[in-house]
Amino acid sequence: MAYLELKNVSKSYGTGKDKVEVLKNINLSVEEGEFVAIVGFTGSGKTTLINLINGLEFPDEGEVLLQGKPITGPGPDRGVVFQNYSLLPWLTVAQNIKLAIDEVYTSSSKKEKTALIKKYVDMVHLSHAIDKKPAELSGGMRQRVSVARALAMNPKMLLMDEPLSALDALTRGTLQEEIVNIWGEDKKTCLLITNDVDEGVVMADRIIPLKPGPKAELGPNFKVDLPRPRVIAEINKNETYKHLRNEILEYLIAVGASRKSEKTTSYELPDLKPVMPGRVKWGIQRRKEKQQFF
Ligand SMILES: Nc1ncnc2c1ncn2[C@@H]1O[C@H](COP(=O)(O)OP(=O)(O)OP(=O)(O)O)[C@@H](O)[C@H]1O
Repeated sequence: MAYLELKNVSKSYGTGKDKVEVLKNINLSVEEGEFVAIVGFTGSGKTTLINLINGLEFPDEGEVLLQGKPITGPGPDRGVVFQNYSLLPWLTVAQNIKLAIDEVYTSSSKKEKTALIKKYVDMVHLSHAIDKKPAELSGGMRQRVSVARALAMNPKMLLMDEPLSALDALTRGTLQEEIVNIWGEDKKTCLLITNDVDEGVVMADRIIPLKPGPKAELGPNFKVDLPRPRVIAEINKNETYKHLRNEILEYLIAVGASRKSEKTTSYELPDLKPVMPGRVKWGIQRRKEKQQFF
C-alpha cells in the first residue's frame, strides 16, 4: 500500500461564475520513505495540492488517503514547511520549536522537552541563535527554524511548499543539502513543491510536473536515477543529470506553450442571436437613425 495516495482528486474554489477549477483528476501515489518533487507553474495549484494533503482543504471529488485512510484534517503525522517561514515573531527560536514539541510530546518532562529542542536546533545548525527572535535572523536562518519546527513534531511525512524559493542561491543550496541529509537519516516520506526543476532533480527520487491551470493535471513521472549524495558542483557535469533536467524543462515548455495557444485561440463569443430576415431591415433602419443623429 502506498503511504500517500490521491485518487481522481478535483478541487475548485468559489461558485457560479466565480468558480475556479484548480485541480482536475489528480492521481498520485507516494511510497513510504520516498522523496517526491512536484514541479509546477505559478498559480497552477501547488499550494492547493499541499493543503489537500495537509488536511486544510478537502477535495470536491476523489479521495486523499494516508496509509489507506481518508485525511480528515491536519495532524502531527504531517509536518509542513511553508514558503514564508510562518514563525511567531515574539518568540525565540527555542520557543517557536517548543510550540511544536508541546503539541506532540504532551507527557514529556520539561528536561526532556529542552533536550528535544536542542536536538532539532542542532540538526539545522542554529545552536548559536537559539535565543534569538525571527527579526534577528536572516531568511535562510528563519527557514531553518521552520524546518526544525516541522521536524520537531517527528512527523512521518514532511510537506514542503516552495520552502527555499525566497532564499539566495548559496543558502538555498546549503538548505537543500541539509533537508536531504535529514530525510536520509530520519527516513521520512517527503513531498516537495517547487518551481525549480534543478532543485527537484538534486533533491528528489521522482519528479512530477503539475501542468498549468485551470484544471491542472499531473504530468508523467520522471525518475531521478542519480546516485546520492548529489553535490551540485559535480552533478552539473553529469550527462544523466543534464539529459533529465532538459527533458523535464522541455516538457514544461511544451505544456506551457500548448496551454497558452489554447488560451489565445479560444475566444469567448458574445451571446449572439441568429439574424432573422425581417431584422436586417432593423439594421438598416438603425444605421439611418444614427446618420440622422450625428
Ligand atoms: N482560498 C481560495 N479561494 C479562492 N481561490 C483560491 C484560493 N486559494 C487559491 N485560489 C486560486 O487557486 C489557484 C491556484 O492557487 P494556488 O495557491 O494553489 O497555486 P500555486 O501554484 O501554489 O501558486 P504560486 O505559484 O503563486 O504559489 C489560483 O488561481 C488562486 O487564485
